[in-house]
Amino acid sequence: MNQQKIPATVITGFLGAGKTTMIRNLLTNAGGKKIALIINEFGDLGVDGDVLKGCGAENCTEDDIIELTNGCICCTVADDFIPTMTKLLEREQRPDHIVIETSGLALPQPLVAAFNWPDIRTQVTVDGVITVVDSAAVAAGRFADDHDAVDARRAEDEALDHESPIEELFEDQLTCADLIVLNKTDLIDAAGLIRVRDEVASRTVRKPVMIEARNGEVSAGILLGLGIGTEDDIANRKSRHELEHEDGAPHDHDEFDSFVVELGPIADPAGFVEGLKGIISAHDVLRLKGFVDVSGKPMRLQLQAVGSRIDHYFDRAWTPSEKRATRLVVIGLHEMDQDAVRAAIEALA
Ligand SMILES: Nc1nc2c(ncn2[C@@H]2O[C@H](COP(=O)(O)OP(=O)(O)OP(=O)(O)O)[C@@H](O)[C@H]2O)c(=O)[nH]1
Repeated sequence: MNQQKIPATVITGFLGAGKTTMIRNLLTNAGGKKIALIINEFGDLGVDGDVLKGCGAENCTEDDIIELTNGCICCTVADDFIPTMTKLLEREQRPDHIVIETSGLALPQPLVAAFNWPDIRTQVTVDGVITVVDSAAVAAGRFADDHDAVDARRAEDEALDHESPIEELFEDQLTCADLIVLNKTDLIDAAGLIRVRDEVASRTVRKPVMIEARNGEVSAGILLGLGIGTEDDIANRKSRHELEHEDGAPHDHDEFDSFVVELGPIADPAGFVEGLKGIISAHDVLRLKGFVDVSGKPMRLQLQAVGSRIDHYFDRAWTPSEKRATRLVVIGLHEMDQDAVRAAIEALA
């Protein structure tokens, strides 16, 4: 019997845009659909996987959540993604829908192109690529280069790439989108939202549909059911790297680095968070997230920093079997002085 292709939705977007938050909402409102989740994260801590495994959705149990932690999914398509999908498709009970969260630094194009692999193409189709945007970060100009500075640098060195790696990646993730979700609209006013809409629209020639959201609250009916078949159109959504390297030269993520800081219990979480804010802005840390062991508290403190905006909340009790520890993943540009950042964070403990 010719089985119906399983729809797959790719959820992408820059570091901290709200991908995991949106997926957590989706899992708890998926209308009974059996969902398989593939999560790819930059950095060696697996925070997103831990958060999503904790959301207890019946239609997406721990067995249905697969973490790809060997680097950005765009670089590990052949070694990681394809074998994972092949195994998933061999399962007796096939999912109704597959949701793939790329890392915040991944290019979605190579991942979507992988759906044209023969073993996958006959069984799965890309229902749509959804790019989540941190509207507050766009409104604050985080993705727009200081073009005067770039022009000045470029005047000295013609070979200079005219865009920062962050700006280029931001554009590539928008170029690949079938739907753009302007998230975090609670953090900007109406005038800011207009500026964000204009800025995002100016970054992609394709002008995909743009919707607004807070905390990734978008109905499953919108997110799952775009019915695009994006794998058939991926040749028209080339990334900047593909356009500049028609020879197919591989891309890399050398512009970004991450490392994990492990500490003991923290007695004063509020003071710790304040101290982190200073370190983040002094060293231009792009993203910092993880879990804090607060002295004397049975609950684990989840800490999420996007730029210097830090959220922290007790998310669940430590389990008897797990080792209590404070473990944070720090992500920044390659120029970030990792030793200085690590020492500064350790000094807060
Ligand atoms: N104020 C506000 N915060 C949000 C919203 N959506 C997400 N957040 C917060 O932003 C932080 C990052 O959210 P995540 O969902 O982890 O972002 P992500 O895109 O999965 O992050 P990476 O996987 O690291 O790229 C968390 O503290 C969220 O609670 C929103 O709409 N408004």
